[in-house]
This record gives sequence, structure tokens and C-alpha cells, in this order.
Amino acid sequence: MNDTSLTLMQPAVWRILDANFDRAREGLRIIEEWCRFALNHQAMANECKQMRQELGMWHTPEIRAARDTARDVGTALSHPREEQRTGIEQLLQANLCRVQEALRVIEEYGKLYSPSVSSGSKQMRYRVYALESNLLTYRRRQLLANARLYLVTSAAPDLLLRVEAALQGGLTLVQYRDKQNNDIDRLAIAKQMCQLCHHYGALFILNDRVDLALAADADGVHLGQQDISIALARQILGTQKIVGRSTTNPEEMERAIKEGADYIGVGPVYETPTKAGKAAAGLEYVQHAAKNATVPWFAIGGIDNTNLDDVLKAGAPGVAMVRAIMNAENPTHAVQFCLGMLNRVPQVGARV
Ligand SMILES: Cc1ncc(COP(=O)(O)OP(=O)(O)O)c(N)n1
Ligand SMILES: Cc1nc(C(=O)O)sc1CCOP(=O)(O)O
Ligand SMILES: [Mg+2]
Repeated sequence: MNDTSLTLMQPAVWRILDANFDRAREGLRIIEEWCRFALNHQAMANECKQMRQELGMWHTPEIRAARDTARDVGTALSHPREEQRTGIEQLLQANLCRVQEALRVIEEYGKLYSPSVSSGSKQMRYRVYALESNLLTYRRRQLLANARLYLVTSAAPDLLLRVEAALQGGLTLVQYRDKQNNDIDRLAIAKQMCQLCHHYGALFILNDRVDLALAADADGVHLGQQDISIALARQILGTQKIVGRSTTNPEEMERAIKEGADYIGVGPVYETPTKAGKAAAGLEYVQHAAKNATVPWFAIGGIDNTNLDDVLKAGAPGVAMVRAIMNAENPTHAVQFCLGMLNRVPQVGARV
């Protein structure tokens, strides 16, 4: 490229850089506010602030001077989706994308302006990817720590409708448990259920199958005592995903926690046709968990609204249910009722 053509295109390049420095900084500010005021997460808020300051240094007066808002044909353009965000997750995601796109533009057009700005922008884009992954992991762990009711699904002709009804009652944690479909159907259902859960801001966990959890981009997997090790599941899924483990006695609980389970199932509290043949561990095991568990845990097995109070009195901070929700006439009301009871009992100490 010769000097003349460079001079001719310079105002356009500077206008592009100016607009994208603004875009990246604004997006970062929106994410920073959430990290600071909602998550109270100093490290993530500081990372956003530092990136904004670095962008501010690259955004020199000469680039700012190229701004020509009056002639900008793009100021009135907005996508209908920009006006409507259904939840905080979507809002954060949209702004992370906005920052990543702006940094990519700066990286490319920056090559015509300053190689150091271009390469700095590329490095910053990778920092934003890391921030995105940290934010997602943090949100997952928070949702898990705060979840008190866990729906484990059973086969139903209107499975997704029932899960949606339960989500409408305020459920934030769902496990897809399917012992009868083939893998093609399982994966298709898992993907749909995952989307549904995320639409309602809930976590989606897959029972047994790490491979399908990965393929469906689930938030995690639930492993039984006969399934693969927690370490191997992490190796396959990555450190950001949740790995839960069933436990039936104090030894299994201790081992699951030592092996790094993110949460444990504690049961069966009562014998249940959903898991026929498995002896009840009883309320004594719930009491043991209440004293000893150091990760989030859910009492499971035969729990419904007739005995929930006993399970809560034994010290369970959260419960997992199949029939009480899946077979309820109205899953929304069933969830609301159980959450009402669960929330009457204050959370004693930290669950994480
Ligand atoms: C929350 C929760 N706890 C325990 C179980 C049981 O898991 P597992 O022992 O693998 O048995 P199946 O569910 O596979 O029959 C669970 N699913 N969820
Ligand atoms: C899937 C499962 N796991 C259990 C365990 O103790 O590990 S009990 C259970 C079934 C729970 O079903 P319901 O709520 O219908 O009794
Ligand atoms: Mg299992």
C-alpha cells in the first residue's frame, strides 16, 4: 500500500477504531457493574476495569478527533433483540460478544494503524474469553450453592412440558435421568431440556452419561457409585462443569467429597419405587450429612410433601425429587409448595 492510499483511508480507519474502542469499553463497563454490584467479585470487576483503562490509553485524542457522528449512517441501526433481553445471562452474553467483536475489529484495523495496538487487542480478546468462562463458572457454582430443590426427571410423554411447568414454579436445578431411550433420542432431549433450563436461568445436569453431558453442553453430570471417577469426568468435561455423586453411607460421602464432588446426593432417605430394591439409608444418614457434609447436598429418595418436613427437621438444606414433581397434577404448584417449605427453614451456615 502506498503513502497516498494510506492517507486517503486514514480517517475511515480512525473512525472505525474510535467506534470500536467505545463499544469495547461500554461493554466492559456493563459486565464490570454486574461483577461489582451483583456478584461482589473484586477480581473480575478489577479485570474489567483494567481492560477499560488499557483501551482508554489506546483511544488517543487523534483517534477521538476522527469522530463524525453527524455523518454516521449506523447510529439509528439497532437489532430488535438489542431492545429486549430476557435475563441477566442473556444481557451479559450479549455484552461479552460485543466486546469480543469490537476487539477483533480493533485487532484487524489496528494493523493499519499500530501493530502494538493490534496485538494488544488480540491478547485482550483472550482475556475476555477467560473472563467469560470465569463468569459462567462462578454463576454455575452460585446457582448450585443456592439451589434447595432439585428435580430429577422420569419418563413422561409430556416430559419437556412437565419440566417447563416445574421451572415456572421457580426451580433452578434439573437432572435429566433417562433409563430407557436410545442415545439419539437421549441427546436430542438433553439438548432441548438444556435450552429450556437455561431459558429459565436454571442449571441442567445429565444423569450417568459424561459423553452426552459434553455433547449437550450440560452444566454438569451426576455420577453413581458404579460410574466413572470424578477425576475422569472432570478431565472429559473440563474444570468449569459440575460433577455430582450419589452417596448412601458416611464412607461414600467422605470419599466423594475427598475426590472433589461439587455436590452429593444423600439417600435413599426412604425406600422408593423409583429406585426399587435399594435399601433406605434413613433419616440418620441425613442427620450425619447435616453434621459432616462440606459441599452442597440433596436428600433424595421417597421424599414428598407428606414427609418433607421430617427431612428438613433432620437437617437437609435441599432435597431432590422425582415422583413428587414429575407425577404431580400441577408441577408448578408442586415446586412452589416445596420451595415454600424449604425456604421457611433458614440455610444454616454456608452450603459451600
Ligand atoms: C441428586 C441425585 N442423587 C442420587 C442419584 C442417584 O444416582 P445413581 O446412583 O447413579 O442412580 P441412577 O439415578 O442412575 O439410577 C441421582 N440420580 N441424583
Ligand atoms: C434416582 C434416585 N437415586 C436415589 C439414591 O438414593 O441414590 S433415590 C432415587 C429416586 C428418587 O425418586 P423419588 O423422588 O420418586 O422417590
Ligand atoms: Mg447413575
